[in-house]
Amino acid sequence: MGSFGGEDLTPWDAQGSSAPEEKIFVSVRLRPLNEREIGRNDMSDWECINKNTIIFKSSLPERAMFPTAYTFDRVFGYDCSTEQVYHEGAKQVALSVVSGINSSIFAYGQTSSGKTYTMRGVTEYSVADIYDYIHRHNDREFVLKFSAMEIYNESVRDLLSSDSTPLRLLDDPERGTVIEKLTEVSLRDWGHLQELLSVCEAQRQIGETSLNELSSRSHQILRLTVESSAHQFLGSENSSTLAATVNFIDLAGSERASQTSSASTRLKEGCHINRSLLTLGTVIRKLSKGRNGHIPFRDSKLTRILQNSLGGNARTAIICTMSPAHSHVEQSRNTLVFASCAKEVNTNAQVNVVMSEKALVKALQRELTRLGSEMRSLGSLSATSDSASLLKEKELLIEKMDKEIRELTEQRDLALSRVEDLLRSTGEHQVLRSLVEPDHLSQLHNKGAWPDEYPASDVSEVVDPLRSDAVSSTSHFSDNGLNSNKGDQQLPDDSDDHFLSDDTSPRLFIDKYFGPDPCKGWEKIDADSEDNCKEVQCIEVQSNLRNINSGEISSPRKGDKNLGTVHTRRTYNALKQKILDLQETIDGLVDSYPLEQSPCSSDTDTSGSRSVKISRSTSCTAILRTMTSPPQHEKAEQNENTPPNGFEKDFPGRPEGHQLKLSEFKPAAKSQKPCGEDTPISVRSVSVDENEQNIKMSDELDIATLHNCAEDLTEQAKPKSEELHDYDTVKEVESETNATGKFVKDDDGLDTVDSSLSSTPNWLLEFERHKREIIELWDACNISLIHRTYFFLLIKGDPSDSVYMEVELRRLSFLKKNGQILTPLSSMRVLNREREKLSRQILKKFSAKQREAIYEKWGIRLDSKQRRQQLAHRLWTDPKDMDHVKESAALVAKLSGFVEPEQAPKEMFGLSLSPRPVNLRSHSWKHSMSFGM
Ligand SMILES: Nc1ncnc2c1ncn2[C@@H]1O[C@H](COP(=O)(O)OP(=O)(O)OP(=O)(O)O)[C@@H](O)[C@H]1O
Repeated sequence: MGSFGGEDLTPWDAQGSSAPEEKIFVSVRLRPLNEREIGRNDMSDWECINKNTIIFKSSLPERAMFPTAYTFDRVFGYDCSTEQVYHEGAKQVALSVVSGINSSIFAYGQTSSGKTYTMRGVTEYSVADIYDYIHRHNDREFVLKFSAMEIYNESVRDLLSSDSTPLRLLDDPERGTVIEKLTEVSLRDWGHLQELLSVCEAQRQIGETSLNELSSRSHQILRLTVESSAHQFLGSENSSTLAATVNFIDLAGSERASQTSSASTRLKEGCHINRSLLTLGTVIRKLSKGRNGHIPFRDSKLTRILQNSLGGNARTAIICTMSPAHSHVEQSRNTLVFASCAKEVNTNAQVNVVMSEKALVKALQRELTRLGSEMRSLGSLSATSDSASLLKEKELLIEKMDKEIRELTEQRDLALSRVEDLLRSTGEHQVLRSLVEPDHLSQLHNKGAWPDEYPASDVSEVVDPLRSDAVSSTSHFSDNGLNSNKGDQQLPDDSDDHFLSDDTSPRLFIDKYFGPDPCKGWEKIDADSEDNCKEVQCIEVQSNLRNINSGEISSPRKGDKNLGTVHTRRTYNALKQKILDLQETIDGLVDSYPLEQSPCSSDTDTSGSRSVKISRSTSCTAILRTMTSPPQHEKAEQNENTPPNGFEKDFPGRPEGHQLKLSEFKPAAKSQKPCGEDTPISVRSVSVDENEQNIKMSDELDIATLHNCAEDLTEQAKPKSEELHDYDTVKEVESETNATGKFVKDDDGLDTVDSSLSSTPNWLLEFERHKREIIELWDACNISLIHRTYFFLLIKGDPSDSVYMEVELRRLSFLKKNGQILTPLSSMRVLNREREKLSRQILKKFSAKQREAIYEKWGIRLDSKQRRQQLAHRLWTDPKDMDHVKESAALVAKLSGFVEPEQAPKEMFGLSLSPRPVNLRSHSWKHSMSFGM
């Protein structure tokens, strides 16, 4: 015996649960000739020769083509009682219901063949046996429910209800087709069933035909549901219920209108009956040939309702009734054909076990718990595995890249060291001189890539300082007329200075001499939000012409080129190229460093966030700068007492032994270290402690340094006349004046700043004009908003500000040609990133009320979305509207944390540079901050 939910099952259960595929049990019942048939001397053509075979007895020649014998599971002759038919043809199927197996018993046959007669008996015997079973199984609790319906003219009616309203058929995913609102009555006992059967009989559509005075005009389905549970398990977790339904189906009889003399209502009924029986026949025929293809269950209400029974999950018995009369031979033969098909239909009945709600809840809870823990274990396994492998992968990559960077850095340092040695051993002036290639400058002029207003001597202010000194020197000699033969200055074809070659783009030119896009850091720093160490590419303006020219550098003469120089230059170039390559590789590696936070990283900073400790290695440009003047700075910083070496002789303005420090760029040191002597104006990269300022500056123009140097330049210009001793000096001062002071109109219409404007009566007008031009160039070149802001707030109309503007305008003017912007310094994408950063600051810097006021001020609807982004994207967008510019600058300053002007430069740029005690700064800042707050 099987067991379901802890219950022992009856032999029915065992049979049901493991029932192999079986077929519909098909039997044929032959009724005796009725009085009418006997009255017209109708002959009996059919005879059951044994329990399974029925034969056609007629010997008429026209019937010879038809089979004469039909075999079924059981055939019942006219002398067989209904009880026998039930016991041998229906009982087993009917009683499957007590074992939880759905079952159906059909009566199929032509009209007046005895279907109702048979099914009434079969139903009663079945229920009687079910009750008998129940009585014999008092260890179980049974519940019987009864319902009844008829399908009349394709309408479903409830036979237990006086309401004849057709019932709707619904499709239930689990139960299949269900009849909505069908009355279901719990049977009390056998007597109760008898009563209900009588009700159904009374309710059913009956009509008189010529063949049957009480012809059933509908298909009747009586449905008995049996549920049973073992007493001992009731209320326990192991409790389960077997539930199944048995259908007793008395089909309407197929009929011929001619035979039944149907007309009107009967005819219509007959049509519906025949049509639905035809569908049933089609379903059976198709099922008998297998379950492939479409089975038209839904073509009639009958087959739709019986789909579950016919579809295979129920045991089914079909009792085909037939009249033996010769006059009905066609219908009888059709019935036998139907029966023959039906016996080929396979079914695969299954036991329906219904768990109690309590047991079901318990079981579901257990299943839920099991699945939950399974998911957790799977999830954690997966997550752990993924994280671990990802972490390991990244660590390996970092390790590998660290190693490569170390190796490359060592190689680079070695190369640098060799270059330094080389410089010292050969005499810097020779090296520097060897680097001078006047033709390149000429080419630059010819290409228009180099503004004409900048003479060769001015180039030193903008080009690589390594080269600038030499260029200045050469320019000086050229101006001096001592070096007119450029060809003599040309080095052999191993020159690496191809920056003026035809494929030199403005962008490359800018990158080469101004450093990479100063706004690049914004993008990078945003991505590397925790990587606060940034080396910034920047502009370095070297204004030491006078010092170099008046120093120890010997004037190049025609024929100075010798083998030693060439060799030195080649060596130098090779080393320099190597350094450049190494640096490029290192930068590439650093750029590709996996900076994403690793979940298991132990490299955590004090704030708890992971900080990948990667500093961009010193840029190539910076390194190469270091190879000339900066090394002295570095060495000086290392040891102030280091005796001066020959290199320092090139900078006579510096007291012997004095070591220049970064701090010496401070305004306080300006009198000691005028920019014109040895102070590079640099654009530095900066990072700001995000915890304090929230905004990081990077790759920004170091305005503080620029500021200091500009001041130095201004002061430096004063004693110029006193220093004019000879022709060289005069030329030098002239060129320097051009470089630092005058802005003249160039061929391309570029405005250049004339520092003398500060002395003109209309200098303020000029100042404003240049300021506007700068602002427009900022816009055109996508200059960082913070740079614009700081610069804008820095220059407030003080005459000395013209120097800052000169430098800025000169920088920006290089991007302009024939009035057109050749290339922006930064991309819109980077600028938008900056705007996004600023938009985030809006939330931090302002209260809700303040924000509303700002939005209104900037014309942003308070009910619109992404107001902060809208605001950030309106800043600095109208360079022609000075009010807009002022408001933008004020707001960006606030968002950027420039609130305290005394701290602003330091905090902004992360340098130990104090801003000069600017007169503009205090009042201007305060003024700027009052932007309607
Ligand atoms: N085996 C039988 N023995 C004696 N009488 C029978 C037998 N079968 C049917 N009859 C009688 O034949 C008549 C018709 O039977 P029944 O109404 O059951 O036919 P039916 O197939 O249901 O017809 P319809 O399809 O028109 O409803 C009834 O009077 C019934 O008593």
